Amino acid sequence: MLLVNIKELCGIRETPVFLKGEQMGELPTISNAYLEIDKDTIADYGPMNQLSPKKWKEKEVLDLRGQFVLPAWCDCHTHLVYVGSREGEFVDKIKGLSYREIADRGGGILNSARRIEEASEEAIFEESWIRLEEVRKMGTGAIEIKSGYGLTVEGELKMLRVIKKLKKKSKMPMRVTFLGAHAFPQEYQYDHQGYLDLICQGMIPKIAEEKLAHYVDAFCEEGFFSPDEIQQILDAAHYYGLKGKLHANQLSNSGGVQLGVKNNLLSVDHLECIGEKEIKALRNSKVIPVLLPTAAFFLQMDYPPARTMIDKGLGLVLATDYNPGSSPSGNIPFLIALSCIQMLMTPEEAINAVTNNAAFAMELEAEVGNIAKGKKANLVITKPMPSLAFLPYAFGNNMVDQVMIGGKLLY
Ligand SMILES: N=CN[C@@H](CCC(=O)O)C(=O)O
Ligand SMILES: [Zn+2]
Repeated sequence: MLLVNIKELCGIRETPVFLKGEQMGELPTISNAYLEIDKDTIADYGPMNQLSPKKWKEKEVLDLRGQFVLPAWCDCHTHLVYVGSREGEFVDKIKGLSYREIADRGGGILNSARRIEEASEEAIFEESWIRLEEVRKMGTGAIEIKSGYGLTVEGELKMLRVIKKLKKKSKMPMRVTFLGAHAFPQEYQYDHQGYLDLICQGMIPKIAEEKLAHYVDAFCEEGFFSPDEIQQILDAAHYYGLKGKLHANQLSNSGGVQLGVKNNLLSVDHLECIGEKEIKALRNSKVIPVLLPTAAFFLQMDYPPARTMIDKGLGLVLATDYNPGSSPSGNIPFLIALSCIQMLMTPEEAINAVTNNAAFAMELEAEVGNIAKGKKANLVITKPMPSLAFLPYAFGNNMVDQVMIGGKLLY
């Protein structure tokens, strides 16, 4: 297939590097461009005046006058596998209850865990497949999905098997994360060590043996898992060759960032509650900061200090955190708009944060995240727009016209 007369081909990088500080504002583009696709791969690209007439004849041609082409979004933090919805808690929040108060009443994560326990693997798959298709239509072309609503050996394995099936059926590059340490189940509220032992001795070895996950995650937060408790889990994960990542500093300055840096984790995610000390610790490390501002939006919390972090030289990733409790949406165009409007990121910074940099947070940078020869033809094709900034400017409007996954137009 040959895409021609592309108004702007954005995010061209033959050799991807994780973008930091000022680099985050650079989005290499070619105006009036063509892009050639061979099977599922980007074969060539360049300005229209360098397109050989021979190619016009050989290929199926798609004329994209006025339209932008970008790498498909990479969503590196989702809890897309769940059952049912929690709009009752949403209304409780409107009436004044906090996320933590809802959790303390047995709502929140434990509410979703009860539903996973009752549902069959098939039913969980059906619901989750609908959500995966929904985000794909909005431009997501690579995704990470977590377990974490099972909270028993059987429940967590059930979730991970569903993710495996989603991976098989979809053509999307996918990363799988085990999040057994999402909340303490009711029966372990007063026996934390019992549940930690179950995770470290009952879950992680099985998951590693069956190769059901790439990463191990934990919710580091007061009332959830403490840094000392999580250290046991990270040690077990390390023993079994699984990399770690963390839900860190979401509701309080819980020590998550320091724990992540100490263990040289792949990423620390959320970061609503960080200060100078945490920014400095991240700057002196290779740990990737992942911000999830739609969760702050939904929970009416202060946003992470994205502008300060970039200005201090950090590289950022943005992800949707798609989950039933704190971010029931996997809409990346909205995430981009929110990040520009509320965290003062420029459109280029936000787009780099959900493409190039997000691919690094899933260790998929060799495959997706940029326009480059040999990379997967996973693309977002916008509707005609006057400029790239129109995408976040026209927030709430669907500016995604078509999505290509593995060289196939699916929308
Ligand atoms: N913070 C912990 N986990 C999710 C919320 C999960 C839920 O409420 O179901 C998050 O990333 O926001
Ligand atoms: Zn999350």
